[in-house]
Parts: sequence; C-alpha cells; structure tokens
Amino acid sequence: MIMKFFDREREINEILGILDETPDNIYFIYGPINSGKTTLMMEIINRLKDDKKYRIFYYNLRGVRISSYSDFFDIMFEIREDNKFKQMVKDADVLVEGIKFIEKTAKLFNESIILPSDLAKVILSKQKGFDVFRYLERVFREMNKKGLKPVIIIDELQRLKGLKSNGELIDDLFNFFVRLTKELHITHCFCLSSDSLFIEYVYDRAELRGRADYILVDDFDKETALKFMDFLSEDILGRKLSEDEKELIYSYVGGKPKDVYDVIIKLKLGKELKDILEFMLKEEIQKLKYFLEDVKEDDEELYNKIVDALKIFKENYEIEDIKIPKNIREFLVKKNILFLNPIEGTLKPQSFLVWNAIKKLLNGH
Ligand SMILES: Nc1ncnc2c1ncn2[C@@H]1O[C@H](COP(=O)(O)OP(=O)(O)OP(=O)(O)O)[C@@H](O)[C@H]1O
Repeated sequence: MIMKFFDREREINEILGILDETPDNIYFIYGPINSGKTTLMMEIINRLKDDKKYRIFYYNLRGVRISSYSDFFDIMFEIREDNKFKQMVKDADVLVEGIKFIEKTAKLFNESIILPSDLAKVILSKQKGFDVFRYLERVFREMNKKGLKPVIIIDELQRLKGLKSNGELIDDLFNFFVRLTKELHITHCFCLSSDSLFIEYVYDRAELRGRADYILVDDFDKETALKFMDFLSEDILGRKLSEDEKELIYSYVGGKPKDVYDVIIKLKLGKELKDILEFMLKEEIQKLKYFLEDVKEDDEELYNKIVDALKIFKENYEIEDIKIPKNIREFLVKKNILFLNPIEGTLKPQSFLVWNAIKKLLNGH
C-alpha cells in the first residue's frame, strides 16, 4: 500500500517558498521523534518532480555506520568504474570532464552522487590540493550557470554524533554549507533531526549565528490529529471512526503521526481499539519503568532528581525549559523521554504515550 500524504500545507508552503528564492540560509528541520520530518521532505521532493530545474541530493544517515571521515564520503558518493568516462578523459582534464559528467548524470532525486572511479581517485587524493567539498562547489557552480538549482538534504543529522572526529567533519561540512548558501548562494541546504541538543551543538560549534534558520515539524495539534484519523481510517479501513473513538485515540497517543498510523493499522488487523491503546501504553510504561530502575540502581540521588523533574509533567504537557535543571533536562532529552524546543525554550514529553506513562508511573509520588 502506498502511504498517502496528509496536510502540512503550512510547512510545505514555507519550504517551497525557500526553494523558490536564492539560497541564503542553512535550514534545520527539527521536531519530536516520528513527527513526520522525513515524510514531509519526501512530499516536497515529490512535488518538485516535474520541475526540471531542481537537482536534489538526499542523504539519509539512518542505519549507516559512520565511524570515520571517509565513511561519510562513501555515503555522499557512489564510486563506479565507468568506461565512457575513461574515454572522455583520455587527454582532457579529469576534473573538468567530471563536472560535465555529474551534470549529465544528476537526476531530480539522487541518493548519492555517482562518481567514476578515475575521477574519485583525483578528488580523494588531497595531495593534489583538491578536496571533495571544493570539487562539489565547482559542480554546483556549473549547475547554477546552467539554471539548475541543487538542493542538499541531510536526514538524521545526529548520526554524525558517533564519529570520533565529528568536530572536524561538522566544521568542514557546515563551512561548506555556509559557503554554498550565505556566500555563493548556489545550493539549498536542509538538515533534519529530532535531536535538538545535537542541533544546538552544531549551531554553536560551527558558528552559525545569522547563517541558519529553523523549521519546526511538530506532532499534529488536536484538531489536525482528529482530521488525520478521518483521513487514515477512510483510506485504510474504508470507514469513518466515531467521535468517541477519535477522542479515545487522541487521549492515548495525541497527535503523533506515527502512533496514530499504528493504531489504525492495528484496527485493520481486527483488534479492539481499547486493547490496542492499552497495549501501546503498557509498552511505554514498561520502558519508562526499566529506565527509572536502571537510574535508581546506578545513582539514587539522580533518580530522585529525575522523578522530581518528571512530576512537573503530571499537571502540564509543556513547560518552560529552565524549570528543570540543565543536567537533568539534557539527560532526559538524550534518553528520548523529553523533547526540547531550543527556539521556544520549551520541554515536553517525546509523545503523548510517554506523557501518559509518566502520569501512570508517578501517580503515587
Ligand atoms: N503528513 C503525513 N501524512 C501521512 N502520514 C504521515 C505524515 N507524517 C508522518 N506520517 C506517518 O508517520 C510516520 C513517521 O514519520 P517520519 O518517519 O517522517 O518521522 P520523522 O520525524 O522523520 O522521524 P525521526 O524522528 O525518526 O526522524 C510515517 O512513516 C507515516 O506513517
């Protein structure tokens, strides 16, 4: 079954508006886990498919192991033996011919840039004083001259976190992005992540003040979530849900697209709504319970502080960030229990399910 896309008109208009202008900023697309960031970018790519001027380079770092600088390049490029290219460059400048080659082979949507191995050898041998970013800059310049608009999208940016030399790579990568946007205005750059602490880290480290902007892709608000339920139930179940059923779903999973989708799929499999929701909640409660147990075993003092912090959410879904001491809030954000919105300065549970689990578990506290 092909997933149908729902709503997000405001975010889509904003991003299409940005793409229509000259590149001038790096954009961080952020929001809680499973809020629909990737799905939104896929929809954007889909809407651009008939517009011949865009060349989109989309890299999803999910599920790839990045332990070195060169792993990152392996993701950006697909290196292939290419005999035609060999013929082309017999006597000519490999780099110049390479640019022509990439222009020719760049499609609307590329997972990675295809590089003939002869060209890769030249680019990757830094001794020749030519590094990958400088080469790509030349490629993008040439594309611009021809009226093409390259777009780079990096999904799951936080995967760069595990890298030993990540500081270095992040500096190089974002210097490159600043050059492509603020300085040369030749390429749109978008980075997606649900890890707002990492986005903040990148922002500070790469000195992006005044050079980057943020677009929030949040879970749906209540009104939109109920409409999303109608949209999915008609499409997947072939029937409408009652108002009571929708309210019940919302009370358990809120407006998180992935959770709402999961509920509807389980309904299709013939399960009872109440059982589905109770099961999902139980799972979340168990996760949180074991997390708290581990913390308690390790450090009782920290455990007490965490319980105090989580207690604030018994009465509120969203609070001001500084209501929880920095080390505790960062710990809970890292553990994906809370979502920090560094722009608004707010904190909330990663999902309604997590919120409900907090309320259930801390009932006696
Ligand atoms: N606009 C939408 N229309 C239809 N379904 C959606 C939409 N947004 C999200 N979904 C559903 O929610 C799921 C999770 O969305 P997605 O993977 O895009 O989230 P994400 O924010 O990129 O996640 P992560 O936090 O892992 O980066 C999708 O697989 C899809 O089922």
